[in-house]
Amino acid sequence: MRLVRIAIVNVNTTVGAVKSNVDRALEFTHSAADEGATLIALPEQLIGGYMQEDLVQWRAFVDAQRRELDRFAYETRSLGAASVLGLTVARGSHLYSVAALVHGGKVHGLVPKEKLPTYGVFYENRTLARGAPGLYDDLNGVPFGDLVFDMDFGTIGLEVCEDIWSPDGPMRRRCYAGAEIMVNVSASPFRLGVEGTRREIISTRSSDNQCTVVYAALVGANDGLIYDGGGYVAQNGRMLHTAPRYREGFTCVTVDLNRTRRLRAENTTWRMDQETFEEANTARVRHVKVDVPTRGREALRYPGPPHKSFFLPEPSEPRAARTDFCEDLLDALAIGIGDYFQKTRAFKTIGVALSGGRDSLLCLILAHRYLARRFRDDPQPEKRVGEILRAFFMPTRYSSAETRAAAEAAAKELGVPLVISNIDDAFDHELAAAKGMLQPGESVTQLTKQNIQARLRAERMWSWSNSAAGLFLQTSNMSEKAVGYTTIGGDMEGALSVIANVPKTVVNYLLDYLLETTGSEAIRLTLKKPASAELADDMEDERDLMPFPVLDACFALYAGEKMSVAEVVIALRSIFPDDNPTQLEAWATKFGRLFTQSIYKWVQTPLSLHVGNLDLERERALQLPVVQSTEWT
Ligand SMILES: Nc1ncnc2c1ncn2[C@@H]1O[C@H](COP(=O)(O)OP(=O)(O)OC[C@H]2O[C@@H]([n+]3cccc(C(=O)O)c3)[C@H](O)[C@@H]2O)[C@@H](O)[C@H]1O
Ligand SMILES: Nc1ncnc2c1ncn2[C@@H]1O[C@H](COP(=O)(O)OP(=O)(O)OP(=O)(O)O)[C@@H](O)[C@H]1O
Ligand SMILES: NC(=O)CC[C@H](N)C(=O)O
Repeated sequence: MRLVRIAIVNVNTTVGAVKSNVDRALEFTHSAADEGATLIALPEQLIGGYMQEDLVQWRAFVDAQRRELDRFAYETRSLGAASVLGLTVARGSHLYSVAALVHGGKVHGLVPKEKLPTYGVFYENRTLARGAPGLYDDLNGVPFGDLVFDMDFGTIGLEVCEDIWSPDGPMRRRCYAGAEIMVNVSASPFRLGVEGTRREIISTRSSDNQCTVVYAALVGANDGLIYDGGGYVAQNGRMLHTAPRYREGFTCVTVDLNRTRRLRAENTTWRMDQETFEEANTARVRHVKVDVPTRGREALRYPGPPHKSFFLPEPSEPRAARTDFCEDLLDALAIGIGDYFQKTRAFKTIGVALSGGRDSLLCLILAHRYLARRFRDDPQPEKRVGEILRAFFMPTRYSSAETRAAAEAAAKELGVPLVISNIDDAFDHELAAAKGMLQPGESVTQLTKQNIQARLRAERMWSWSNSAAGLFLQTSNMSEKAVGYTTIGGDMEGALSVIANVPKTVVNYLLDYLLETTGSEAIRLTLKKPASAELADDMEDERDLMPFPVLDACFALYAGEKMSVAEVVIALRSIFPDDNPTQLEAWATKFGRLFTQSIYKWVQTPLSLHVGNLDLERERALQLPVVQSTEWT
């Protein structure tokens, strides 16, 4: 038996907050050591926060991270445990994202990230240099490069996040060089379905390399990226431990490293692969001897199966896929709002223009979810929520009694003050002013009349925000964003877009789920009426556009799968066999036209929360020219 206790620490960092990030990390690291941890894994870019993007061009920022690493080492000098954490370091003109091994008051080595993600939301190749097989240097007395560390309990290798997403990452090389534990420091943004992918990758890598993988993830949101945290320990392909997501703190698990060694000895395929690899590769991984002992391992207890059987499966109650999907997405979006609100430190209140429709209701519920959790332990949680969250109903002659009732019910149920601010007089005034700007023969269009209402609401919200230090939440969903069904300077306005990456069919799905699980009267009233902008008499979104399931399918096929409109038509006919084929073709054609014509709109939307790979954001997702012709189609 060779027992080690591994701790996974999740920290909610803020980019640039080098001191506070390290302070938070120190608190959890000390507590984990108190619980007997031998090896403590913290996230990628723990010290400077993630993503640092072009901020790393400020050398003072990079230097501050290095100083804070030394402080971390000093403050943990008397713990009997080694820690692994991420930061950016400079080496001449080059910058690297590294995992550092710290133990006994000393930094024993810096291991640079080799796989730099430069796709989707990531741009790491732009600013960072890569580690490479066999790379070795001495950075002011600290080994830097392709290293493994010989500890008193065994050999460990380090790597950084994306390194594990490649079957050809450094893990294989370092395991063949003797590493039994591979610690991956990670900052992995949430997107739908990613949790399952992570588990599969981690189990697979630990099986491929016959090692114990320790994966520690960043938690919290920075800008529009949401990190769901958690972590895993997988031994030789078997998942041993899953840390809870969406919370700061730490969890520990004890592992018998002799099991890793035994399974390697038994696995002839792994051993033969190792021999072949060593023959074919000349680059050598360096061993760094860490001659500071760890403490407390003799007191560790054998990690037997909690249900006391080596043969029977663990009793478990898996959540339904629908519950998992909805709760995960609701949690991610609530953290996105909450961390933006708290970390920017620019706001005292949060406000939603509440129409009695689906989108604004979901945004209000999400802001409420964040606040209700934040004040969970407060003696008067409802009072605290009501002090921060505000809703505004701004009716015109086109607003219905039903939507007003729905808005009032939502505010009442959630304990949110609702202000009713009529914009009808302002509408008349603005309409007259708009008419006054025209030449003889010109007239105000129907669309202008609609847009004036949306713009008056936005203006009122900004005025409120100026006076109440309010975070004005923008409520458009991704489907309407894709086809430009929003008004510039109107409902496109806001400081943070909450559901801009959520398709309308998913908005409806979440509300159906919440109705079922909470029995909310406000949701029931809201869903009773078909989605409508209520900017003119008898408007219905799906009549103006097309049914949302078809719109979302067009979006996924055209913008996601990169199909031409002709291919989209073929795919739609197989997905919706009961619909009229000519009608489907008309919708696909309309979608293609609206999508291309609306790019100019979404490039000017506010910062938004990112929860899926298919998103309409030029910086983080889809980089499309605004000026483009469709001659190629
Ligand atoms: N390629 C281009 N590059 C740069 N700018 C361009 C442009 N094409 C038009 N523009 C500018 O954009 C203006 C048109 O955009 P915009 O003013 O937004 O107005 P527009 O797109 O014409 O109308 C807004 C649409 O959104 C719908 N809407 C609005 C509000 C709420 C909801 C709801 O669902 O609740 C729906 C409304 O029913 C209407 O169909 C043009 O007047 C022009 O100034
Ligand atoms: N009467 C209103 N009072 C306050 N805000 C409004 C009003 N009408 C529209 N808005 C704002 O404009 C946004 C855009 O309207 P939109 O119709 O797209 O969304 P919704 O009404 O929330 O949902 P749905 O489209 O499902 O009806 C709303 O989410 C809301 O923030
Ligand atoms: N920070 C990273 O390297 C993250 C990349 C990785 N593909 C992930 O999403 O988890």
